[in-house]
Amino acid sequence: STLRYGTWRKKGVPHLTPVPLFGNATLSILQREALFGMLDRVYRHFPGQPYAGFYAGPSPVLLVRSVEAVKNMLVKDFNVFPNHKLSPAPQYDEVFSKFLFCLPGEQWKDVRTKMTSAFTSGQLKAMYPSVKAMGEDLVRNIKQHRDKNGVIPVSNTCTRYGLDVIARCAFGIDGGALKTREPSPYMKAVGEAFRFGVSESLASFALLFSPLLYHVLRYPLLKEWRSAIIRNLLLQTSEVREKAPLVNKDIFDKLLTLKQNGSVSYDVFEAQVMSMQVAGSESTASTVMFALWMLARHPECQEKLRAELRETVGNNGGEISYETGQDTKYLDMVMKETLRLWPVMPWLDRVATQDYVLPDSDIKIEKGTVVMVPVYSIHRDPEHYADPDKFDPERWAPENADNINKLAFLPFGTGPRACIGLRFADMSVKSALSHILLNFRVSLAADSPASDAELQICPRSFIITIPKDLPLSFEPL
Ligand code: HEM
Repeated sequence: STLRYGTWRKKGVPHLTPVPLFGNATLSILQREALFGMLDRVYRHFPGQPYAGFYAGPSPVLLVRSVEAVKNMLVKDFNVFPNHKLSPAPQYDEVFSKFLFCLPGEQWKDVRTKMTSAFTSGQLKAMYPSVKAMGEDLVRNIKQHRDKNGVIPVSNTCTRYGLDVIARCAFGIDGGALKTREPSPYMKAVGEAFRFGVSESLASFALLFSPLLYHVLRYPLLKEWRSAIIRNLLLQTSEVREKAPLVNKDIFDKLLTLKQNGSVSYDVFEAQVMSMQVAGSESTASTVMFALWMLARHPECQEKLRAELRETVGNNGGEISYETGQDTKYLDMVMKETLRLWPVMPWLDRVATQDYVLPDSDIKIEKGTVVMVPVYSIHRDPEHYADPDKFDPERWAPENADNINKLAFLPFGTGPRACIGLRFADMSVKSALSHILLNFRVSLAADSPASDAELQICPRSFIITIPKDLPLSFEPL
């Protein structure tokens, strides 16, 4: 396999020198360095280059450095790169392979087109009362569970919020995670079904970078017994819902309608309900958590945001509404700045479905080549953002935002395969922040990490997660 280590040299692509077997990914393969950390090292090594090559184990991987190249591959030449490489073979991973994220080509297009109707403005507004109720549960949960110093483990609390929102809107049930201190049955089921342990992490690595190892391992990312836990829950919910007339009031109803009118098979319906949980819950939770941490570290930004929220909500008879999230400009700036510094999904992947000549070059990459977009690194590149490690929501103010290249901001990906839940996520993150900030002043606790460098990141996880909880102090207002 090390024969392929000549690939980037022969093609004239700037690249890192690999070591046998591990390529440039030794620490990631040993689960000592997060994948985005490895991509960041390659990114920083080749300033000014549109592309850089590296080897993940035996595989040559192309890192897309310039935003023009990102646009070419993810938008303009989407037909060459329509699929994620992180897409398992149906015979090894029956349910997971049907997740929207994993479906290839025409199958993906068909399901994506049908599912889009679950995310229209009308749908979002119809779901807002449920999301708002979860915001109120969140406030109650924090009030009840503050310790004697007012401290809350924020990651756990936000995880419960993410779970309840997705349970209610996409799964059609009350997740009950914010209502108790103990893990609720839904929370337990999801925790067991979608656990991402050492084996899953290695299997994903193989899936992304070593087809040979993947076929040897044949390790499903969602084992049959795990998906069965969720399937059983889902059968109960569908039964209850199917007895009542469907009113299309949430994502679950929309999916059930697609199943009932024969637009999608039962398998595809079931996989999409599960996929909403996997894609939507922890991503929403982490974004709320990171926003709270940044606002605790920047009290002046927090006060400014609270003042704006009070004004917007005051003009609405004291009620937080769907429009609060749309009308509070500074809230939008804070959310963007949080997602810039902490893009939960810190890289994007695609695979070439045919040979492709890199634009403005004579370099040809072969069908099957994995390309990766280092979102985290682009977001923290001084070429795109002045003083990039600084939390500065003002850079998103209308008078400044024109200076930012839209393609240098990719927390939800871009092109036809961008996040389908973007606006739902926007609504639920903003609703959580509005509820919290109108009820509490949030500050760093004695043992909170106080800088980026102090935050431990989980090296095993593909998204940005933290291995220890993040304590923050909540003072009721
Ligand atoms: C702040 C929260 C979220 C972030 C940062 C996020 C980020 C992303 C990213 C980066 C992608 C890949 C895009 C690409 O490759 O170009 C993605 C895909 C996806 N996301 Fe999200 N997401 C969030 C919330 C949600 C929510 C709430 C849902 C559902 C309710 C959701 C459902 C999905 C699905 C189904 C896909 C696959 C889309 C496809 O392949 O067509 N996401 N998300």
